[in-house]
Amino acid sequence: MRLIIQPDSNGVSEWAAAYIVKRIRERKACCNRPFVLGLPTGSTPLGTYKALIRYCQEGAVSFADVITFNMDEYVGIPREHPESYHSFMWNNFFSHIDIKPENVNILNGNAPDLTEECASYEERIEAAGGIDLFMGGIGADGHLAFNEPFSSLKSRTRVKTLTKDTIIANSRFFGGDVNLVPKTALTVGVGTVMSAREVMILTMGHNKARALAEGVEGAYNHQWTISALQTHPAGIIVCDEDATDELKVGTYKYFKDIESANLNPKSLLK
Ligand SMILES: N[C@@H]1[C@@H](O)[C@H](O)[C@@H](COP(=O)(O)O)O[C@@H]1O
Repeated sequence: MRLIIQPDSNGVSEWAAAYIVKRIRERKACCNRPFVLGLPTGSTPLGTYKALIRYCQEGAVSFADVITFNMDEYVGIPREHPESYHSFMWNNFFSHIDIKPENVNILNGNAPDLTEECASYEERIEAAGGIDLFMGGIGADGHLAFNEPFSSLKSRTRVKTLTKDTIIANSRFFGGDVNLVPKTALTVGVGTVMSAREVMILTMGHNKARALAEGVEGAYNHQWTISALQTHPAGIIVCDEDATDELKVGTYKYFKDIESANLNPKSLLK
């Protein structure tokens, strides 16, 4: 696993965006095959989306040959609801780039048969050739997508009941009213994310420090689903200084040293 420690949240966003641009450009230069990108919602990726929009509008990257799969979606709120993950993705990203709408895949939390919707999502990922790069965030309890603690590390896309902690955390998007937050969601599984050829997790802020330490230094364990990244052959975490607060000094120094030549986002796009 790589751990890229950036000075602040802006550094995280710029590094992650540059990494995605690099990968999309490499694919375009090498082969006539779409790049398949897994994407999250949440406050963490917002800066990355802004930076990607900037790259696209400057003509530095095109999403015309990119297929996306989002991680998750609430069950039972209308697609047009301002807090649905459909709305989030179109408002914050897709409407501002040159992606083809037919290449955007987001789980349908209003499907008549949710189990069938989840199974067909896995099939659609496979039909697209699998995910090249899955970007994600984590919750304070280390959850990846909506894979709450004690989710199977081999889980696939399914319906998941949200924990009280997640409902409280996400109530900030619903006017602070926990009763308005959906109680269930559709989510890709930990195994779905780990099947991607590369996984890049972003995390920032002191409130994610314990999750980061458990994910990097803790045991491979279903309590902290982020720890599944330890067994991925190409896993990267990009974090800010605040998120490193619970890491051992030696761990912090190790990653600062080994990644010292790779920390500048510009170095990725040379
Ligand atoms: N399902 C999402 C996760 O994908 C996200 O990582 C997490 C953290 O959100 P934030 O980035 O706002 O802290 O929130 C939700 O639970």
